[in-house]
Parts: sequence; structure tokens; C-alpha cells
Amino acid sequence: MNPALGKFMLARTPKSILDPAPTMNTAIPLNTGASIPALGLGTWQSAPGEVKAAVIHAIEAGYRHIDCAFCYQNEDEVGEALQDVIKRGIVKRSDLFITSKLWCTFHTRAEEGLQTSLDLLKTDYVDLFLLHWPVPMNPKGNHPLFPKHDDGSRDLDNSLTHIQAWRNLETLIKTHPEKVKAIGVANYSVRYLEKLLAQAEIVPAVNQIENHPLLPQQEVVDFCKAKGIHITAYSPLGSTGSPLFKDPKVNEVASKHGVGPGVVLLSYHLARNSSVVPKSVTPSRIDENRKLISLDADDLSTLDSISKNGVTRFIYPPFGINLGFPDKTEGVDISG
Ligand SMILES: NC(=O)C1=CN([C@@H]2O[C@H](COP(=O)(O)OP(=O)(O)OC[C@H]3O[C@@H](n4cnc5c(N)ncnc54)[C@H](OP(=O)(O)O)[C@@H]3O)[C@@H](O)[C@H]2O)C=CC1
Ligand SMILES: O=C[C@H](O)[C@@H](O)[C@@H](O)[C@H](O)C(=O)O
Repeated sequence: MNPALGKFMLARTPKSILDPAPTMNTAIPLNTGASIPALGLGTWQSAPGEVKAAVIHAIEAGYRHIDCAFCYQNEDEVGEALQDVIKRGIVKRSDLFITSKLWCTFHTRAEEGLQTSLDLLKTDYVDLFLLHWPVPMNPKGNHPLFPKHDDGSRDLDNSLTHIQAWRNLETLIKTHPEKVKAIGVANYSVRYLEKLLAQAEIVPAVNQIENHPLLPQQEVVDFCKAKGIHITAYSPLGSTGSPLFKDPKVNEVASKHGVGPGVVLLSYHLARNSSVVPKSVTPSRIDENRKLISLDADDLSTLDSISKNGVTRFIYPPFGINLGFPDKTEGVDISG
């Protein structure tokens, strides 16, 4: 049986990762039978000229999971880094967990999107391929990644739904299991997941969502847990210029454990059985971000209290679409 046909397999109940203490490469089971390393290096906004050194440094420091996307326009350089560490014998390809994502203008061209990323990354396969957003965009518009109408609004592709885009990923993994080991989604709310699961043949292995103490997204985390869909937390530090490093409660927990606030923000996800993909191009931060710790129930309750007066979402592209998240209700509902 194709191992990606997760719908037909019982999701394994992940063992608690609080005891024993999690490490950066704690293997968290996916519904495919494979597992994902708890910590990955994010690469969005890592500038060409910087990202190759960052990926090499991370892999030399023990990272085994790299989060990439065609839309980040730096997969070529990430690929150079992968080639470098493999050629020097630091790791084998099979030691690594590489994620890429199908960009919105490629929803009708899943195979082309995958092959383009494989060529740039200089690898024969990805461990995980995600539908980057549930929003198809015009593949023949005025820009290959961010097509816009004359009024500046995003040029969406109304000829297919996100569910048809998912079907294209299902076809891809069935026809090319040697090139893509698991498929998943990103930026899916409960509403969009419900519509997707009603028609999907393969349950997504992963839902990658913005997640941090200012945006706990408990409803989608709980829903995914019930359906055997693993959560990967993106923008876990609060993205570029995050206020979370100065948050008094984050710092209270950090002082208690004698670690920096970044370590607390990353460890929060391990306590929830999620994986986490912080971005950095700074060697000392790439090193610091490996030092994951076990947080206790008091720590989690302190961190959860940060959003009690309201949540903050840092990443919400101007698609003009209501993506079904309870904190964002404007825009058109295209859940299907
Ligand atoms: N699926 C999706 O739609 C999305 C996926 N992602 C993924 O998640 C990754 C992480 O999210 P991202 O939005 O980049 O933001 P993060 O929350 O990872 O924050 C990155 C910022 O924090 C800084 N930083 C990193 N570590 C530390 C530290 N220990 N102390 C102080 N500052 C630190 C980085 O600076 P510097 O690099 O200068 O060190 C950078 O400015 C992305 O790179 C991408 O791979 C992100 C957004 C959307
Ligand atoms: O993964 C990172 C994010 O999703 C990013 O790719 C989008 O937010 C993009 O900049 C956009 O404007 O649509």
C-alpha cells in the first residue's frame, strides 16, 4: 500500500515528548508511518547570499529538518547547501527531512511545481510537500508568483477550488511516490479542513500554521490531533521584529529555566506534540534555538495566558479571502 494513504491507517498516538525531555531531533510520528524531526530551520526571508551559509551551519549544528518553499525564491541556494553537506559526508540525504511547498500559482501544475523545487533543491525527493495556501492564483497573470489586477488586488484563479488543488497533490504522490514521501497543507483552518476531509482520499500528513503564544490556535490544533494530522508551527518566534522576545510572561518562564525567551517560544510547541520551524541566518541564534527544554503545566498556563486579552496574527497575505480562522472574518469564503 502507498504509505501516504493515511486515511486508511490508524494515526499513531504520539508518545508524550515531555518525558523524556525533547531534543531537536525527537522524531514525531506522521500518519504516513514516517516521522518528522521536532525542530526544522525556516528559510522564508533568508536572503540569497545568506541562506546557504545558514543551512550549512544548521546541518553542521545537528539540524536535520529544513523548511523550504518555491515562493521563498532561495531554494537554489538551499540546494547548494544540501549538496555541500552531503558531498562533505556531514549527512546523507536520507538523514534529512526536507519540506517544500506548492505555491498558489501552481495549483493546476502540481507536477511542474514539484519538479521545479526538486531541481532547485538538487534532490531527488522531498519528505513533505505542502499546499502552501488554500488559495489558487492565476498561473498566467502578470507575475509568476504574485499576479495582481490593475487595482492591486491579487489575481486569483477561480477555475479550481483548493479541494481540486489537493486532489492534484494526491495524484502527484500516487504517480510519483519516489519524488514525494508525504503531502500536507499549510494555513488550513478547521472550516477549510472539514471541507477538504469530506472529499479527500488522503488525509494530509501535516498542517503547517502560524503558531505562538499570541496565536495558540487551539481549535485547529485540537481538530488536527483528532484527525491524525501533525501540526508544524511556523513563525514560532512571532516572525521578523517579534514583540514576543520582550513579553514579560515569556521572560518569566525563561528566567525560571535559565534559558533565553526564544528557547521557551520553541519548546512551547514540543509540549503540544508539534514540530517547529524557526528561521535564522545568525549562527549564534541557530545554535541557541536547538536548546529545547521540557515545559511544565505551570509554564504552559503562563504562556497560554498571553493571548487571553486577544490574539495577534502576523502572517495574513492580502488574498481578499476569508480563510476561516476565528480571528479573521473579512473576505470571500472559498472553503468549498
Ligand atoms: N507555511 C507558511 O505559509 C509559512 C511558513 N513559514 C515558515 O516558518 C519559518 C519561520 O517563520 P518566520 O516568519 O520566518 O519567523 P520566526 O518566528 O522564525 O522569526 C524569525 C525572526 O526571528 C529572528 N530570530 C531567530 N532566532 C532568534 C533568537 N534566538 N533570538 C532572537 N531573534 C531570533 C530572526 O532573525 P535572524 O534571521 O536575523 O537571526 C528573524 O528575524 C519561515 O522561515 C518559513 O520556513 C513562515 C511563514 C508562513
Ligand atoms: O511562507 C511564507 C508565507 O506564506 C509567504 O510566502 C506569504 O505570506 C507571501 O509572502 C504572500 O505574500 O503571500
